[in-house]
Amino acid sequence: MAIEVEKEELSIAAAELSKALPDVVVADSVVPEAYVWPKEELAHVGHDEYAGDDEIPVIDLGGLNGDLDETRRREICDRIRVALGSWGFFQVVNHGVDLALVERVQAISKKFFELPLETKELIDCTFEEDRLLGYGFLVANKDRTSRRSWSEGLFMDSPHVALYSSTFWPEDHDIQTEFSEAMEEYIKAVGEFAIRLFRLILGSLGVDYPVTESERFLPKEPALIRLNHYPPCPDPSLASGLVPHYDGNLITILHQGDVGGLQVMKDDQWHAVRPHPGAFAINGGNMLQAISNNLCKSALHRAVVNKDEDRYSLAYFVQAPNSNGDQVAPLPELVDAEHPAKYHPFTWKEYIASQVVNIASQQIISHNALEYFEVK
Ligand SMILES: O=C(O)CCC(=O)C(=O)O
Ligand SMILES: [Fe+2]
Repeated sequence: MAIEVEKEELSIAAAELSKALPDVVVADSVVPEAYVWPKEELAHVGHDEYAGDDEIPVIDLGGLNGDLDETRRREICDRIRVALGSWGFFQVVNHGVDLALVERVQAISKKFFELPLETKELIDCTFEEDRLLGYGFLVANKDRTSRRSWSEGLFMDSPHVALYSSTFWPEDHDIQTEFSEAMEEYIKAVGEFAIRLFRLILGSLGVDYPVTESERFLPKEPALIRLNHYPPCPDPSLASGLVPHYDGNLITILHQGDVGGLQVMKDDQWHAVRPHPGAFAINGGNMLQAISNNLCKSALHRAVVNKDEDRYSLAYFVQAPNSNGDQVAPLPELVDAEHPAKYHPFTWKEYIASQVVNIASQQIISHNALEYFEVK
């Protein structure tokens, strides 16, 4: 299926993604009109209103790097299968990524967001090839007004780290190095963790490929990361940190620090994800839903803001799987007469094109671009 995107549509989409935060920064005790969302769209659940008895599972991966015995591995895979099938989300602790490194990245991310707006805007958010890169804000909603998100973010991948650090801190070589080294190390460490995690997810689906085979599935292009900052908001019930959305990619590995704000839709209700020290929140994106033939759910999620504290999160997006040459399709092991393929094979490029059409027509909220590729 080919979806063509006009150049003009791309540039509209990119324009919609910039120029928002000045109002947030100057806001004192009021939420400016552009950030006020209708109550019925927000279904307010406070950033720390955790359900207690019905929360996304926290899975301990301790031992995963060493000699994890087969019984324990099976237990972990079983929990992952249930979590991805029902929530589309789980948290992991003892994941093996050095927590001191996570702290370093959080600290340098904070330093970046403290820079003056005009410095951050030196690298404005734009499409490069088929990915968004740079500093900006997501402006999107379904009825074509220009309501904005109460957040700012920096999209980046490994090939751009050096350029970004020298642009943001042209005079200060120490901070340049601090930024570049922390980002490169983080991208590498989380990338290695992503491979281990992906093998567990495949195992949870009963698809156990040898190591080299399962790595074959992982994307060829570099992972994308997004640093997010949500400033305190005078009235969180009126604003939206990040609009409800589905992640398009394969798996997202999110560090949400110790201030809550991530919320996940399950059974038509928003559930606040409780921060656990050192944990990553993992969610399957649309590509995982497609290759798992809907066994893993790509869940609608959002970020809410709070009145008192700045919140910083780090999202690491494992991009498209390379499941069948360049095509994404349900894994053959998961398709039979009783379980027919739910998706036509498609390429990542086609998927991105369909998503861009959504962004250009401001249809992000609650709309899943994967629908274009469903077998009807
Ligand atoms: O900051 C968060 O908690 C959510 C971030 C997120 O969903 C994203 O960047 O796609
Ligand atoms: Fe997301």
